[in-house]
Amino acid sequence: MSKDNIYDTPQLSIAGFRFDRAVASVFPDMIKRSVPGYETIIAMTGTLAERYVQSGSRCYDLGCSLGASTIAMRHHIPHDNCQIIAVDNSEAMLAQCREVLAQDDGRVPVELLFDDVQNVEVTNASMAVLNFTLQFIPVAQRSELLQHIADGLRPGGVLVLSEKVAFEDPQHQQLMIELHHNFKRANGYSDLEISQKRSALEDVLVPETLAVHRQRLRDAGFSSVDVWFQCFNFASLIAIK
Ligand SMILES: C[S@@+](CC[C@H](N)C(=O)[O-])C[C@H]1O[C@@H](n2cnc3c(N)ncnc32)[C@H](O)[C@@H]1O
Ligand SMILES: O=C(O)C(=O)C[C@]1(C(=O)O)C=C[C@@H](O)C=C1
Repeated sequence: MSKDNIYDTPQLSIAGFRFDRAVASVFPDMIKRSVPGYETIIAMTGTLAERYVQSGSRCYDLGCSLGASTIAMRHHIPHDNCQIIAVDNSEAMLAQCREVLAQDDGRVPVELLFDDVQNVEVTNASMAVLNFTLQFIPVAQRSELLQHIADGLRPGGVLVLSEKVAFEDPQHQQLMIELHHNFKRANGYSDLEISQKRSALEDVLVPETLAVHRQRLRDAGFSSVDVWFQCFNFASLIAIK
């Protein structure tokens, strides 16, 4: 696995974060060292697939990157007549995802789509996954996307929504940011890397509070919504239709 050293030298001006070839080539290392609980969230995405995926239905991995959530679902779906649709709008990510999937021995068919998740038709679904993707969609477009997903899910279907989150209390917000940065430091990132990445993500990754996420999911028609995992400012919700 290639090491993420994208931000380890001083840059004169920091461009907005993009999922380009440089990021795709170090992505597993980057996300593991940047998101506390990432590996647990991916593993539990598989456990949730085992419980919620219905016979003859589709599963959607929206913003699939290199296919970690797809592979987790693929190995836990308890039926042989399901299909996974994995979508990403980064060509570099999808090219690598294709290679990763070629090495995977799961039997559930996977269709890879190069598209904006907002253009994808969601139908006959029993599981949809937005693992750290909604945070990159403009805030004004988030409700429409969730409504579309809710409409495409069968009754009893599930959405897993994992996000970097914000907090209303400024003191708690500051504490969570500092603890997250400590986590990154403990994983080998320097202060320069942390601060340059933070600038690159400014206005690109826009976190919202858990209260906003809960309300939006309820408004979209999910009947049961709550957090199942949180570590510092990273959380994952289960929303059941
Ligand atoms: C943090 S990564 C997701 C990680 C992945 N779900 C996982 O669990 O390993 C965010 C991904 O969403 C993709 N993405 C961001 N906005 C998108 C959009 N509007 N449509 C499709 N993909 C998008 C990015 O290209 C990137 O690969
Ligand atoms: O907040 C950070 O520093 C992050 O790196 C978070 C995050 C994410 O949550 O998606 C941002 C971009 C990369 O895709 C990997 C992780």
